[in-house]
Formats: sequence, C-alpha cells, structure tokens
Amino acid sequence: MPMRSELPSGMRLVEVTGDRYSEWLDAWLGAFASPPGGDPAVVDFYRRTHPPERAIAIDDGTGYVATNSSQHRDLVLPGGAAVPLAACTGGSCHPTLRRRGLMRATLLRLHERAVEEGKPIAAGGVSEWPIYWRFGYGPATSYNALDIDVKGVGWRSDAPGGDLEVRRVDGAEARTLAQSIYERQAPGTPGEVVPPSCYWDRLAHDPADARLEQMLAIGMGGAPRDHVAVGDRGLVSYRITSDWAPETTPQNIVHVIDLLAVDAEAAAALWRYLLSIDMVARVQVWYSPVDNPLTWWVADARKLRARRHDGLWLRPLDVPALLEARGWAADGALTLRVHDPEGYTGGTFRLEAEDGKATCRRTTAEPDLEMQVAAVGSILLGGTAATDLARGGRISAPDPRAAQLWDTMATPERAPYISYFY
Ligand SMILES: CC(=O)SCCNC(=O)CCNC(=O)[C@H](O)C(C)(C)COP(=O)(O)OP(=O)(O)OC[C@H]1O[C@@H](n2cnc3c(N)ncnc32)[C@H](O)[C@@H]1OP(=O)(O)O
Repeated sequence: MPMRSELPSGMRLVEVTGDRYSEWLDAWLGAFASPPGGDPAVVDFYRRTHPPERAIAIDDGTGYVATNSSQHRDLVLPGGAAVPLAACTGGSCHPTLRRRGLMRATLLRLHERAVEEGKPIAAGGVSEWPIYWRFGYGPATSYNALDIDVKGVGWRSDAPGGDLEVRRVDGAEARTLAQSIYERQAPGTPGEVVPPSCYWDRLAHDPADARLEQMLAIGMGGAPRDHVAVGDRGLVSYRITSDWAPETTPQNIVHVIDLLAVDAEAAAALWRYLLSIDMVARVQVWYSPVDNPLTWWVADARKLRARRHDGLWLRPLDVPALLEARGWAADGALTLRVHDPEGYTGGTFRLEAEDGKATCRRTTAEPDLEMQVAAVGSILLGGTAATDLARGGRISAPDPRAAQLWDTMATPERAPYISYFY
C-alpha cells in the first residue's frame, strides 16, 4: 500500500485548474525568488512545457501554499531504450508553512500517480542535496560547470573538426536544428530526459529582459544571443558579455547556453570556434558532460577549470522493469534486496544478464547486494559505482566482488548525463 501523509487541518491537496495556473506558477517560482507575476511570456511558455493538468497544489482556503508537478517524459537508459518517466519538478512550500509535511504530501501523491500511469520511475533535478534521499531518490548523473581560460587552454593541431565550417543561424533555424540534433544525440546518452518539442521554442525568443532570459533558460546578462551551427550536426547558442575598460586588455566572457552535437567532430568544430572569438578571455558553460572529449582536444586541460555537480536524481518505482529495460555491458547474475519505504518496489530480485539483455524475477534467495531504493536510483545508469556506494555504506555487499560485478555489468556506453535542468 502506498504511504499517505496527513495534512494540517484546513488544507486540501488539489489538482490545478487552467484558470489558476498563473497563481500556481507564482507559488512555485516564488519559492525560487522569481515569481513571474502574470508576465504573459513566461506564463505561456510554462503553460506549454509544464501544463496545468500535470500540476498539483495544496490549498489552505486562501490560495495555493504548496506546489508540485510531474511531467510525462521519457528517460534514456544504457543501451538506448527509453522508459516512461514521471519528471517531478515544481516542489515548493510557502516559507511560513515549512516542515509541516506539505511537500511530502504532494510528492507522495506524484509517486502514486506515476504508478497509476504505469511509469517505472520518477526523477528530478533537485534543489538541495539533503532533501530527496528520504523519498527514494539517488543522484544518478553528473555534469561539469566549466570556466575556461581561453588564452591558456590552447587547441591541439591534431584535434578533429578543423575542416568543418561554422555558420551563423537565426533563432528560428536554431530552434529547429536544436530539436533535431537533440533527438539524434539523446538515444546515445543515458540520463537524457527527452523534453517536449515546445521546450525548444525558447531558442527562437530573444527577449531584451534579463529576468525573462533566466526564466526561459536562455542565459543571463541581457547581451544579444548568437547561434552558430555546423551543417545540421551541431549547434551552439551563446551570449557574450563585455568586460573592457578602454585602458585594459579586453576580457569578454562567452556564456554557452546550449551546445548540441550529433558527433564528436561537430562538437570539436563548435568548441574550436568558441575558443577562437577575438577579445574573449573566458568561456563559461553551466552544463558540460563529465566525459566531454574537449579535455583531449585542448593543449592544457587544467585551464578548463571544471566543477562537478550532481544532475538527475532517480526514484525507481519498478526495479525489475527497469533492470530488464536497460542494456548490459557484460554477462552475469546477481541477487539484489531492495528496501522501499513507500512500498512500491521493495523485495529480493534475481538479475541475470546475457548478451546485453537481462531478466529480473523475484526470488527467495539470499542477496549479494542489499540497499535502499535510492541507491538503486544512483547505480541504475552505471554513472555511480556500486563499489563506491558499498565503501560509503549505502550498499551492503558481504562479498565485495558482487559490487564489482554489478559495475562491470552496468558500465554504460558513456557517462550518464542530462544536458539541461528541468
Ligand atoms: C524536484 C524539485 O521539485 S526540487 C525543488 C524543491 N523546492 C525548493 O527547494 C524551493 C524552496 N524550498 C521549499 O519550498 C521547501 O522548503 C521544500 C519544498 C524544499 C520543502 O517543503 P516542506 O513542506 O517544508 O517539506 P516537508 O515538511 O514535507 O519535509 C519533508 C521532509 O524533507 C525534509 N526537508 C525539507 N526541506 C529540506 C531541506 N531544505 N533540507 C533538508 N531536509 C529538508 C524535512 O525535514 C522532512 O524530513 P523528515 O520527513 O525526515 O522529517
């Protein structure tokens, strides 16, 4: 039976209606200090990417005091298969009512709804590290924020992409290209959560208002936005902010907003271009894969100055379905015992992988590996090592070779990564 939680008296958990969507958005984004306040451009964008019928709230009789939502999305697994995902985002509670279980009530409802809809997993990019473990979420992907010293980093003469031409494109073409490139690159990237096509409309907007830029996830700074493409294989969207007092050397900064490429050669051509713009001292990127081959194209990778962050957190709701859907790098058999405080997918399962595919069935055997469901979320894509979690006390493995075997079997084709925040 799913867990329920009691709400303080006078409060009701409700579905959000279209006519109160703007109020819902203000409550949600107000918790992040950016309420759109009815700004039609922001409300219209969110209404399409996060539609009212996916939103829930707690109403205390005077208005919405807590919010949450789960979007229909697909999650790419190792091997390229995608599974239906409850993409949770929009968790908030008014600060006057914090720590009374309001968020708990909304999130438990979202999990219950995901199971009703047949989704084997929920996921979110979480605001703060300590919160989501208790709800069965574990960090599964990582990304690097880069702050590149352009003068110091250099470019190797044998790096690929030198023969490819880059060309300017306008916002409308950038929008079309971005969606098409993403759709071609995502199946090879475990951890990507395929956004709806309207998500890419943000590339066709070019508001002068810095606040709106931030809300539409198209960068900050109020500078004009540029889009540069390599054929139909790669696209970068960026802004340059000026830092040049007349008596000094120019120190402009390139802020990369989206960099998408179907293959390494196209990505290299875009990076080569970004690192060659005159008067630029630094290139800053919020999201970069941790296995970005840029490391091997530049002359001095220490000048990339990478800071690693957790990306997507996964909450398995049907462990056997997920283990059978993902691809496996090596043959092997393991028995896993999973504890799920919400009661959806606890139990002991026998996993048997052969020729890239696996079966996973309930068993009464003793486990090789035992863990909370949040740890399954962490290791599912192979981006977090079971051996690390075993050393950290999050997985119990009486024979340490069992965690090693998991890591060998679960090795993904590349480091799990989500290229944006939702
Ligand atoms: C995927 C997403 O939606 S991420 C977005 C999350 N939203 C934000 O960070 C916006 C700003 N913060 C807020 O609006 C609120 O503080 C929220 C949404 C994080 C928490 O809402 P609350 O209603 O206070 O949470 P609630 O009372 O249900 O707490 C549930 C549990 O999480 C814990 N918790 C809640 N917030 C935090 C926090 N910031 N840090 C650590 N633990 C937390 C509580 O202590 C409680 O734990 P317990 O059950 O073990 O006692």
